[in-house]
Amino acid sequence: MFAKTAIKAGIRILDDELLFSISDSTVDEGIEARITVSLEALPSEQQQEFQTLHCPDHPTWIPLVSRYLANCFELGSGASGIFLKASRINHSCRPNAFFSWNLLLHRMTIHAIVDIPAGEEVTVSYVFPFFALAHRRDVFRKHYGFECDCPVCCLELASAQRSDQRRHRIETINLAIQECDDAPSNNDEDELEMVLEFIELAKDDHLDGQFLAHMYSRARECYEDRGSKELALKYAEMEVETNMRLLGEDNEVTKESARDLEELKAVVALM
Ligand SMILES: C[S@@+](CC[C@H](N)C(=O)[O-])C[C@H]1O[C@@H](n2cnc3c(N)ncnc32)[C@H](O)[C@@H]1O
Repeated sequence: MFAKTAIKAGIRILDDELLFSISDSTVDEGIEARITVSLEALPSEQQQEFQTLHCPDHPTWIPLVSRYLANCFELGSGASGIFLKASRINHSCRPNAFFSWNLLLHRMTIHAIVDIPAGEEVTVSYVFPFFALAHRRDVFRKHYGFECDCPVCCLELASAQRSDQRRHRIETINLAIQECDDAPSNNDEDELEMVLEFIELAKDDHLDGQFLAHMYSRARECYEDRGSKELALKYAEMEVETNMRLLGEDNEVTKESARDLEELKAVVALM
């Protein structure tokens, strides 16, 4: 999918209708049956439209499963679904667009992360974009059946290594941050330091996505816990800006972060 005209960051490029979904996307013996039941519930014209989607040659999956897995989007709580337009968008390890399932609209939205010039390909990331190269390659081979040829994967060696080092570090920090959730006794200061380093590294690598809004939210919470309300406010504002740009103001996540921001502003105003 290519931009016909220039697209500003934050513009909703697509607002796509769900063709069909399955509630359990586990890749197990039952997945073929789950896809078949949902697909066969559609009128035959729509079933044929599904058959026009890309179907990679996968060594173990039958074409129905392979086509479904190569084109489905996660909808949350283990569910996934097919969208005829969004499923045409290719992957990039430094995407210029972001997809999100909007629960309120019951539609898949695609927003421009950055300004996209006319003629440029619109890309999304099929995985957390901060995954290091080996991790990304593994997911692409196993789950999508392709070798990525995006600009990041085609960088000359020195730049590719710099980018990969940053992403390795981000992945390590991300795991350590998750451990903070499992072991709440961990030092709050360590968590804040890790969150801030994550944000810096992602920015250095020109990575954007909802994971960044999530990190802004964590930074806000850490600063609130320390009583640094003004710094908490700064990160709350960055969280809302990111959600607005990536998800739109009609997304429940954006609305919730905007409510939190207003509450924090009221607290800071009383200080
Ligand atoms: C959801 S489809 C994307 C649309 C597809 N290119 C089409 O023409 O319908 C996913 C498939 O597109 C191809 N693809 C997407 N991004 C790619 C990338 N960065 N490098 C190589 N192939 C890619 C792969 O064959 C992958 O299985």
